[in-house]
Amino acid sequence: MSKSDPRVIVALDYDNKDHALTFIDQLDPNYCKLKVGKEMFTLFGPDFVKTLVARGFDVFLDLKFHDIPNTVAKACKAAAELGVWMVNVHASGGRVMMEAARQAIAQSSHPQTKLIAVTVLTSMDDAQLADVVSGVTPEQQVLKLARLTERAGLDGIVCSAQEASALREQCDDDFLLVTPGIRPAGSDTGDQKRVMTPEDAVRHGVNYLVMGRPITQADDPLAVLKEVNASIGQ
Ligand SMILES: O=C(O)c1cc(=O)[nH]c(=O)n1[C@@H]1O[C@H](COP(=O)(O)O)[C@@H](O)[C@H]1O
Repeated sequence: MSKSDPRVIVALDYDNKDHALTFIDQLDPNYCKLKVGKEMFTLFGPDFVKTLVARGFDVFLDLKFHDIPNTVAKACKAAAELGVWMVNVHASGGRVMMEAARQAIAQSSHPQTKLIAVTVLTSMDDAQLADVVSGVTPEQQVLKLARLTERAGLDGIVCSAQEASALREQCDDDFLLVTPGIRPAGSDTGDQKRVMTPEDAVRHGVNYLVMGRPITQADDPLAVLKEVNASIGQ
């Protein structure tokens, strides 16, 4: 029997492996996917990722590669071969870099790993973006990088849910929109700037919702996860 395709990706930004595993022990791969980012990968390495894959979870290995094409291609191949569901690069690394990454995964021992590209980080607002690129709004920059990513043959992008409606008009239906910056109504936004609730994000056409602190720092993480799933009909 094939397992379900949960839309919530829990960002496991823990600095303690036991705390992370205690949380994961309460979960079922049908409730959520898991994201391992730079902190946990640096602390606990590929073995931690393999443990989660062995427990049946779809794992998004979020290392946001951004380097010359040859380096990124080799890194993406190594990441895919851990058996993960998804990996990512920065779209601003350019089309040649993204195509090299795509090709390297296709030739890896785990070619089904999805490859997406980060457009404009959800922690950036107009003023922060203006420090690095002038004359464009976050939405314009996201749309531009999404077009580049789609032409490079990737599976989708990381963006904020605030751009999802415009992206749904521009991109193919099967182009994946993966959105961090998801905050249930009333929860702390922290360093995230372009935020949206889970219900609104799904209504705007988002495929997968990345949620970290609102779940992992809750008194009862499992209860919050179940509430979010219920709110989006899962
Ligand atoms: O690629 C990502 O996952 C990502 C891209 C982005 O633009 N913004 C963003 O917050 N993220 C990640 O999504 C997670 C969000 O966590 P919370 O802000 O705690 O919900 C973090 O692990 C970030 O590294």
